[in-house]
Amino acid sequence: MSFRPALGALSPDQPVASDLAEGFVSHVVQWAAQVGAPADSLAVLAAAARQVSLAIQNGHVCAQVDDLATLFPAQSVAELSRCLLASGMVALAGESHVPPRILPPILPLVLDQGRRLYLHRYFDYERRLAANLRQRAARSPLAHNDDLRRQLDRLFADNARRLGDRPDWQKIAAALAWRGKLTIISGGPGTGKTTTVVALLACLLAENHKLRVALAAPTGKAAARMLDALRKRAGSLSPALQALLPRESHTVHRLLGVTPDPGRFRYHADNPLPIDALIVDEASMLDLALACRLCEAVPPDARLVLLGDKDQLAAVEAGAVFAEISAYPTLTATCIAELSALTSTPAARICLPIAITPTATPTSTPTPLADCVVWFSESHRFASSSGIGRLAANINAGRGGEACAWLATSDDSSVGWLADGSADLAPTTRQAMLDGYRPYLETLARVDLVTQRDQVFAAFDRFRVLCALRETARGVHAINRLLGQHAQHFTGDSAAAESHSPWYPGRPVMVLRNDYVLKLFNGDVGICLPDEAGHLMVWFPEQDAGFRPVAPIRLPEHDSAFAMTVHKSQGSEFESVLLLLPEKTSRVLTRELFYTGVTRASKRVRVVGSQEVLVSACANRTWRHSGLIARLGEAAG
Ligand SMILES: Nc1ncnc2c1ncn2[C@@H]1O[C@H](COP(=O)(O)OP(=O)(O)OP(=O)(O)O)[C@@H](O)[C@H]1O
Repeated sequence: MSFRPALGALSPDQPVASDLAEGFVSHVVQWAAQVGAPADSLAVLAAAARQVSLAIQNGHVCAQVDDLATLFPAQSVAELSRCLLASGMVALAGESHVPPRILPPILPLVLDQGRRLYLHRYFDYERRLAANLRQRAARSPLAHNDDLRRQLDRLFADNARRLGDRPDWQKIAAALAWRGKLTIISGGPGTGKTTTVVALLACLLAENHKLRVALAAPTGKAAARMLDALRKRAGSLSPALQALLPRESHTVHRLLGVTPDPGRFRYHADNPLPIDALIVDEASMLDLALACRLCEAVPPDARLVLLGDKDQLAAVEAGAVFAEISAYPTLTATCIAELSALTSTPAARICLPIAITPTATPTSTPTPLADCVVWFSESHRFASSSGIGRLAANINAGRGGEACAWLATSDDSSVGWLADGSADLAPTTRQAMLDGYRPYLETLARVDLVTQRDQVFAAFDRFRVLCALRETARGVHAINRLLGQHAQHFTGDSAAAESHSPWYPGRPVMVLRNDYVLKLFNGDVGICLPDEAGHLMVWFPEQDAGFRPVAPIRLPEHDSAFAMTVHKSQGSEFESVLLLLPEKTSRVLTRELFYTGVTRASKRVRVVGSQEVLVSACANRTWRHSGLIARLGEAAG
């Protein structure tokens, strides 16, 4: 994937620590000097080490030697590469005589043939992930089966009636995932990914009642949503099949089994998960390291299905694995013929996956993951002509001007725009936020907070303020302060206000650090409510209904959650969203962030920002330095 250094995909939740980079630079340079590196290589080495370290903190997997050239205009890129190798701190990877599965000597940095410069650890993750994916993709596909064809016809009969002659990509994806061991399904919100997985599981479980299926997602919220959606979509299956579906879902960390040893999981390549199939939702949130560990922990013969939205924000940590591996859907002629037989679809209608999405960019380097990737583009939640669908499509296509013109003139009530670009919030923006939470605050005043917690949570989940930034008057902290004061005022909790206690009934909080003892994870949201004895506790929803209390004093690092960053909102969905963009353009504000924020709303989204900021967000694409596609090519060699 190509890259512009200026467009790092910073998360506002992750501070940039240049101290880390400087520490690394000094360590590497000292080491190089000790082993007798030529003096003239040290300055280049220092610059390269700094660049790689900062790149990783900005979400890139590697840096590009070409970008060093601006610092050393007198030297060519080839000279700079030679200089780095001469320092003794940089290993060269991928020379034609080096088999790609052999790691170069353990040195702090690795340089590949594409002049990408890596920290050794990240090169290793990339290499291992690529080899794992490629091996899965190459597993012998299952042969055509008449029972399966009949079952797919039954499961997708409604689609057949609706679509007529058009191909049914849900059915094709289910057949593809049945046939192979690795399937990557990318689609926007409500495009039927979970429905397709239910059909796939129905086919697999009908064949083998004992199939061990696991469900996972990067966050607790996403995992819970996935299980809930799966149960709802399974309503059309026979009770016997419904009973065989998984009853729980896990965060990826919990699935892999956290150990007291940081960074080590219980399940890995040498102790794989005891499963036959794994479905991962919201896979775009997987960073390179976690994706590598997850894939390695899945037994080689198990089925792996990754669901996500390639247009959403990438992971907070380094890598954009899902966007990269799903970027180029290609089907071979053999696969098309088999899918045609399995789905009763004429082959000619299956053969142009690029046509599924008009924004697809043909590539000169197609992914080696042919026959593994499918895109869904038709949303069943909102039509492409509807407010949110149209806004999302304009953002994705980078048509900021059109998005604004349409927002300004549309009378579609599912989208709205407050053209407020002031550094402080305009009164209309404040009022829109207060109005958004009014039903929640009224619910707090109306229901019994001890016996009707479910109603409190349901009311809270209907509306959310999403911010691009944490700081500034339009950031999460300031908005949470404002809404917290309003909530205390509204519910008449003057006692808490006077005692300066941060705890009051109805205060929503988001956990910001994993606590494996308390089983609370970064991103979990709870609400402060009294228990039977009248003590304020923070209640967290449990997967199988019910709520778990945690004493406020025991909570790991947390923050109020009336407003959250778009990054933290990934994997969640709310009926109504107010998306607060910063007053001026920022490198955090990317097309992916804008799209992710808008598509968290299922019914209504209101965007707050100036026209200049909206247009610039649409134009600002996230590019991340990575060599995953190159590694996949090598792994195939
Ligand atoms: N082929 C279809 N025809 C009509 N409705 C459908 C179809 N497929 C899915 N739906 C409906 O569309 C909604 C979204 O489906 P689903 O949850 O499967 O999508 P998703 O892509 O998993 O969504 P999310 O982005 O929330 O994860 C559901 O109400 C589902 O019943």
